Amino acid sequence: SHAWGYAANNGPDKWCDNFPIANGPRQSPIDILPGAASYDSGLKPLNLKYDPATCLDILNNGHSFQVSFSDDNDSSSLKDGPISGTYRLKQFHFHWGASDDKGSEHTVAGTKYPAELHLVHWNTKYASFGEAASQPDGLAVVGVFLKVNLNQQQVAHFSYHFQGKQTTFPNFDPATLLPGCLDYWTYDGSLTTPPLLESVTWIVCKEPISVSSDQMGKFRSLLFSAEGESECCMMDNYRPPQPLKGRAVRASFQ
Ligand SMILES: NS(=O)(=O)c1ccc(S(=O)(=O)NCc2cccs2)s1
Ligand SMILES: [Zn+2]
Repeated sequence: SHAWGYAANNGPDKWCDNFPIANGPRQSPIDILPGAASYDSGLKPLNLKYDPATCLDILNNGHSFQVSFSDDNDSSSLKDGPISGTYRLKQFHFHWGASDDKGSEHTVAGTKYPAELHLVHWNTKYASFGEAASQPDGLAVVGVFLKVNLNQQQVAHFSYHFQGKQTTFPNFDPATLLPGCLDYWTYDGSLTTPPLLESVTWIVCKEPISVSSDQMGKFRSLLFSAEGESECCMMDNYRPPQPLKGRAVRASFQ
């Protein structure tokens, strides 16, 4: 079976063929309706601690590019917020569109942002990332919307890479990708790509970060294709919002 992707023949509408959980009860992303979210005073502020020394490499995995972190200790981790215990940062990656009017996975009252950052963390009550990914409270992903500000400084100098390309990416500080205000919405969801596991506590920041329009251009110059294949630019690598199916969305702010 051809691998999953974002094209008409292998995209989100086809994922249920090989991953039936695609039609499950807690799928992501969702359209967040701020008016329908309930403020929960019990939600704590996010406690994010990132150590640039844990940054390992950058990989184009054929459907995004991801920056991976060493996770053999708690030096880059998430605590508090809606979760209990300690979740270690494993990787971050982005989703984006072919143009600035689309690209984010979560939407806010129907509004699409040009891109969305996902910081993927796993619950250290489990032995490993892979084990955690199969548990209902195994993962916590912090989502940050990106908006385009003309002549805003670069997010980082990611040059284009073919699928499978991996290069070292030392000392990148993911804290530079966080908005000033860490107000968030939270709900129980899933991975937004296959295997679509329903193991994610989603934490979506209300405030977007700004990137330059040429940074967006750099994202769009990445390639889905591998070296030597006919070039296919990586863009529109986002899953559309999925049915809420009765889930509550809580807000950390009033
Ligand atoms: N867009 S998102 O943040 O919801 C992610 C999608 C996939 C992610 S993963 O890197 O954790 N791999 C997922 C796994 C593969 C095998 C076992 S789990 S994170
Ligand atoms: Zn993602």
